[in-house]
Amino acid sequence: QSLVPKRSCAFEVRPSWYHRYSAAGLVMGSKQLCKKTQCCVGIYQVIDYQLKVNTLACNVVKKTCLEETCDVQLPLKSQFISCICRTDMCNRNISLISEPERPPKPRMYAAGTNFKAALVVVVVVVILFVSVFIIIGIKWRSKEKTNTGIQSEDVQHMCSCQIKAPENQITDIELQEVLGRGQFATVYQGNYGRSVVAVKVYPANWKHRYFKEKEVYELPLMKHERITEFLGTGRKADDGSLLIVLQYAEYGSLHSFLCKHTSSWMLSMKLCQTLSEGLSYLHSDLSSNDMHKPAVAHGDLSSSNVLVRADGTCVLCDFESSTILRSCSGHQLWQDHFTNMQGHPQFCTLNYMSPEILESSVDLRSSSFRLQGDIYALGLILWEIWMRCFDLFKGGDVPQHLLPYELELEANVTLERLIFHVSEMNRRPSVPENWGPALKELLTDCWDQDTDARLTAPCVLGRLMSL
Ligand SMILES: Nc1ncnc2c1ncn2[C@@H]1O[C@H](COP(=O)(O)OP(=O)(O)OP(=O)(O)O)[C@@H](O)[C@H]1O
Repeated sequence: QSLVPKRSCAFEVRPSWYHRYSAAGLVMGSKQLCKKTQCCVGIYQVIDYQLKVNTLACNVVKKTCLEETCDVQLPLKSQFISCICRTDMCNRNISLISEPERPPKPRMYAAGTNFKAALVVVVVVVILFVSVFIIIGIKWRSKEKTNTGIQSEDVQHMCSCQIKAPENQITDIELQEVLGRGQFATVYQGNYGRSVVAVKVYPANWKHRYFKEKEVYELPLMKHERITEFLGTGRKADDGSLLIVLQYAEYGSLHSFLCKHTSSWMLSMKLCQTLSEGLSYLHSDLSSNDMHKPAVAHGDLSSSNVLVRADGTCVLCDFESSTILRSCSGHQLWQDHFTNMQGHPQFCTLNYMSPEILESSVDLRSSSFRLQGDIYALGLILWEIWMRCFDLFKGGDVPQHLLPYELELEANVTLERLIFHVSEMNRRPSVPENWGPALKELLTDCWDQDTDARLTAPCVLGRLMSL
């Protein structure tokens, strides 16, 4: 018998989701006694700054909950917000945090409150003292190093991920036809010397996007055969647009490749493996020859952000939404590139957004959810590739290429419909029966609702190799 005390959560779900949430524990009217979790979940919809209950129940996804109460930020516009908390009925008592100031949480004052307040003051004072000592210590040590011949710039460079490759300024480039247009930039085919290149042109008013992408390409050890090669940067003389010059991928995006071509099992596997190799490398944190490449989460992985080269290999591109998971001198410095107030990536392709990011139910300080979000998207892209493999549709027609969920939710999927379908109903693209258990299992292990159950990129690669 389990020794874990049971958690009581407020219970209120729509009839169509009753089955899923009621399976998480005994329901008694508007209360639920959780079976396997210590966490309650609360999902609310914000309509005209008013909160409307969407789902209150025991948390069915295996996740740790650190917060005792359900504190959420009020989003600017109509959106879903959610919290996971760990005290009895905490999902019913939601407290709003309005930016930029966090109002004091409503508390039940009881005996001992004064003592607690005094304790907090003591702890704060101690922390302040310790911080001052640490700062003095660091200053003293860096002074000592300067005295012993190490310059202050060297001290900065000891944090190896700050070392940048020397910048290659490209001037003599000729732009030709448009290869693709994104939300911020236009990608042209171009000539650079005698090579054909791709040139991503950012209007001057999107320079912050340009700098984000450039920063990722310029990380040490980013040169890899599965990542689009970065050749340099430039600026257009006439209007000041900013240029990122890249290796040209002959087949363009994987999305356009799949729209135009079906493929054999061997070619499909080559696409899948090289894509997983690229992601595995991007996610890796590695050091070599005094250089350090931090792990990078792509943040907007989709078949439009994977390119196909003439030899049928995939390379990753478009790092505007990426997060560099820096770890210098033992400190974790997350370079948070993409979240708005609710943690929804602002400019990502909706269809590939994982359930936890759709629901905003993840801890934004955690790096792992960003990597796990990429794995969810990877699963969807593997499915897209196999859906165009004629060897997997023997004796039948290969379906036209569709984006994930395009069949179920039509072309212009909205955030609300996607949350309902992917997160609430836990639906995924359908996998044909004749594909067999190994492919199905691999996809399921990539797009699992439970983020911790998802594979890592090297594991996906290992599974693909064993197929
Ligand atoms: N190196 C390349 N070689 C060939 N085609 C490319 C290359 N880079 C980009 N493209 C084409 O341009 C399209 C847009 O590229 P990219 O995703 O980098 O631009 P973006 O403005 O960041 O778009 P998004 O709106 O997806 O963020 C790609 O989908 C692809 O079709």
